[in-house]
Amino acid sequence: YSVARVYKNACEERPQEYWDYEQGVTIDWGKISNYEIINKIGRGKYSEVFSGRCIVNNQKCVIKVLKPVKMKKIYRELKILTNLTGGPNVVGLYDIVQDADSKIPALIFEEIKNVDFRTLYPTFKLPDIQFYFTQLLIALDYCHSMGIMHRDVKPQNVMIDPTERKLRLIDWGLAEFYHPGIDYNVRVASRYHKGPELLVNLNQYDYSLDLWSVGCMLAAIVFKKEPFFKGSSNPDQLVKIAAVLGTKELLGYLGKYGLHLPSEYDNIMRDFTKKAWTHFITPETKLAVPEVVDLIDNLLRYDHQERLTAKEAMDHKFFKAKFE
Ligand SMILES: CN1CCn2c1nc1c(Br)c(Br)c(Br)c(Br)c12
Ligand code: NA
Repeated sequence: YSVARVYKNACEERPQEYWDYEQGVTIDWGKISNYEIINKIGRGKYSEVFSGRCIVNNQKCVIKVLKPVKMKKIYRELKILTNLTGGPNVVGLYDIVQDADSKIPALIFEEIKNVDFRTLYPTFKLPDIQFYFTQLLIALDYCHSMGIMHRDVKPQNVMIDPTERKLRLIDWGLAEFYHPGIDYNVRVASRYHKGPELLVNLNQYDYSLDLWSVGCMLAAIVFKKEPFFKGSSNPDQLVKIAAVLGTKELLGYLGKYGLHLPSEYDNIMRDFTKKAWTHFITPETKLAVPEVVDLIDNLLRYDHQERLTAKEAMDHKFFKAKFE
């Protein structure tokens, strides 16, 4: 049994229609004819993404055409986006339109001139990491304060325009409202960024899941190992985590919550000793200063209740330090 340390009543404190998407959402649909597609920029399990233009104001935009999934999931994303749009570093939702015949919704977003993380992150110096991770934590503290967990934090969902030094958290398709005591689906997030709670079927997780993912992103940059935990499957993902955080420590975490290692680990989990973070410091890892390593150590914790919250992480000494 587990309850969030912060913002546990964020939804209960708001009117039911704020979080109850099951009743459907009232959408004032825009006109799809106001938008034209320029070209495809991405595709995922649940959507296809295009760069577009609003012909009314000649503004560039991003058009996310949802694939026909359960209306309940579409309502959830729409409700969350309308609740959060306008919030700090949350991708701006301009319009919601419906394809005339297919009736499939398309979401119209602000365009961010994103530079792919595989190109951008290797250029980061410590001040850039301080700046962009502060912006990411601001977005997460905001959505958590609004009773929403993102559940898919990863570099592909953090748009960064380095020219304008603009960061936006995108793709709220897996996001969910947090209610204490609810058993959530553990099949969320993307493998390399899945928290241990998802891999051991601890269903009563909370906002702290997102901070594990932030820790994975930060460790990958600081220790120059992208992704930091690279599992070949979900079970192997936990093995890769245990190889760093230790097997004995994993069993202690499971014991605290009355859980056992699921049977799929019997033949693959080995007895790993916990590694010191210095194990990952080499002459190449110039960014691995003590302050950022301490921040990583306080994010990459098995026990979600031990992890720093987004607010606590923002106040960590790493962000106060002066680096040239
Ligand atoms: C695959 N790529 C590259 C850029 N970019 C991609 N997907 C995006 C989504 Br969804 C949104 Br919403 C925004 Br805004 C941008 Br920009 C996006
Ligand atoms: Na999105």
